[in-house]
Amino acid sequence: MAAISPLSEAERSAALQDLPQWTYDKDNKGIARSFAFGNFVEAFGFMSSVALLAEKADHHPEWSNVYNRVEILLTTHDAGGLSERDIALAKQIDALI
Ligand SMILES: C[C@H](O)[C@H](O)[C@H]1CNC2=NC(N)=NC(=O)C2=N1
Repeated sequence: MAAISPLSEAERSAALQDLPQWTYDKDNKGIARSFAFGNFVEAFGFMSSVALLAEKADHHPEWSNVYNRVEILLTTHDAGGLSERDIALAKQIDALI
């Protein structure tokens, strides 16, 4: 996919207004959110849904799973930081919950 510019600080603040559960991770230049489910099967089902969204968007999360918890970090390597693609995927992920 073609290169894309990272969001400015002002654009980031504006975008995060719509994503109150996500926090900007300065070190990783991305946005992060933790999810907790009732058990592993629910967590993994959620991850499967996210994986389908990610593949469709050709935009993939950095994530980890421990039993019922899923940690997601969204950043755009092609932009060297946070981009509109991360914001769009975060909104799609939130819509699953
Ligand atoms: C070649 C391929 O389209 C790119 O590597 C895509 C794939 N998935 C991606 N995912 C994320 N999170 N950031 C990217 O820059 C990115 N780039």
